[in-house]
This record gives sequence, structure tokens and C-alpha cells, in this order.
Amino acid sequence: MSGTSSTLRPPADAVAPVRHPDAPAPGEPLGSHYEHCFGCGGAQTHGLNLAARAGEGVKIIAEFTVQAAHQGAPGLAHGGVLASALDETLGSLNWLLRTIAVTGRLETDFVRPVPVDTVLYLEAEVTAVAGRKIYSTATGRIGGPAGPVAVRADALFLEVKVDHFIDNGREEEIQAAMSDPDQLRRARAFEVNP
Ligand SMILES: CCCCCCCC/C=C\CCCCCCCC(=O)SCCNC(=O)CCNC(=O)[C@H](O)C(C)(C)COP(=O)(O)OP(=O)(O)OC[C@H]1O[C@@H](n2cnc3c(N)ncnc32)[C@H](O)[C@@H]1OP(=O)(O)O
Repeated sequence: MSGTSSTLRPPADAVAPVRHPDAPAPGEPLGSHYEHCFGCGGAQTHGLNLAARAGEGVKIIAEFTVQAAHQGAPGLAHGGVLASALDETLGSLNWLLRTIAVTGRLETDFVRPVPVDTVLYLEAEVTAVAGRKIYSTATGRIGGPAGPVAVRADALFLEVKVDHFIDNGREEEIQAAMSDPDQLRRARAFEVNP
């Protein structure tokens, strides 16, 4: 079964996304935007440890290896974990636009079961932008980067101000993130405006 709800279809006045001139070059790893991020952070024991790199245009390529801690059914990845991998890959696209944005809507198709130890080869792309709305799509393939699609998603991200995090995040993590000695991560958190 597949299909995308009408809120994920870009309006007639949507424009093509513009890759920021300072976006990482194609092939360059993005690194983690936050070490405690479940998707990409190195400090999360059972996190996804998803490694993303810039593609051409406004595209991201990433890999994620399904661990035993990610099971739902015996020996198979939990669907929510696979949705997280898609969400994280789609979220990484915003760094190529130099926009801070959060997921508003994520529609996922689970096409094939994904066993533990499988490498999920992810690709995501921004398809259109309309004001604060960023439309994007992603696939996760198994058996190799050109293998069959196991999961796919369409998403709508909404651009937000940094205040979104400062006003809503727990105080101790906000303070710690603000004093992060890693300059690149700080830049990704605070200096994303062109
Ligand atoms: C000091 C530290 C600072 C740290 C800084 C960190 C930066 C690091 C970089 C990156 C971080 C991201 C990490 C990546 C992780 C992967 C991505 C995630 O998982 S993000 C987490 C999950 N998502 C949420 O938690 C959003 C929760 N939702 C909200 O906060 C709001 O609902 C929000 C911002 C999404 C929208 O709220 P509104 O008040 O801004 O906007 P309204 O007026 O409601 O909507 C604007 C337009 O968008 C449509 N819209 C909004 N939500 C929609 C939806 N769910 N479906 C369809 N349309 C929607 C509306 O219909 C409206 O459209 P019309 O302008 O009227 O045409």
C-alpha cells in the first residue's frame, strides 16, 4: 500500500530548494548535530549511530546498521526505529539549506521486513519549499545501495527559530548544548541562518 496525503503535496507556489553555498561538498560526512541525538549521536548506547553525508543538490545519503537493540519482532527491526532512521536522514537535509526545521508530518511505508544486522541504505531529498514548509522524501534500501526499497517516507518539515528548542527543551540539556566546545555542532545549533 502506498500513497501520500494531500498535506504532503507541495502547493502550486512552491519553489525548488536551494542548496546553501556553504553546504558540505558532495561526499562529505555531516557528523552528528548533537552527541545525545538518538539518530546520530555517539553518546547513545542504543541509538542509530546513523552516518550521513552530503549528496549532490539537496540530497543526503546515509547508512544505518540494525542492531539487536532495535528489534520489534524477533530478529526484525522495529518499525518505529526504521521511521526514526528516515526522520533523521530527512532532518539532515536542513543542514544543506542552512535552515532550522522540525518534522511536522512523516508518512512511512514499510515495504519489506528488515532483519537485525542489515545495513539500511538511506537517501533523502528536498523536493520543494513553500515559505516555512519544506517538503522531502526518503527511501531505505537493503542488500546494497541499489537494492530493493524496504522503507520509504514523505515528510513535511517546518522551519522554526532557535527559540523552539530554547523555550521547549529541558534546561540542563539546553545549557550543556550552548556550552558545547565542538564548534561545528555549536554552529549547527546556533548559526544556521545564512
Ligand atoms: C540551545 C540548543 C539549541 C539547539 C538547536 C538544535 C538545532 C539542531 C538542528 C536540528 C534539530 C532537529 C533534530 C533532528 C531530528 C529529526 C527531526 C525531528 O524528529 S524533529 C522532532 C519532532 N518534531 C517536533 O517535535 C515538532 C513538534 N511540533 C511543533 O513544534 C509544531 O507543531 C510545528 C513547529 C511543527 C508547527 O507549529 P507552528 O506553530 O510553528 O506552525 P503552524 O501555524 O501550526 O503551521 C504552519 C503551517 O504548517 C502546517 N502544518 C503544521 N503542522 C503540520 C502537520 N503535522 N501536517 C501538515 N501540515 C502542517 C500548518 O497547517 C500551517 O499551514 P498554513 O500556513 O496554514 O498553510
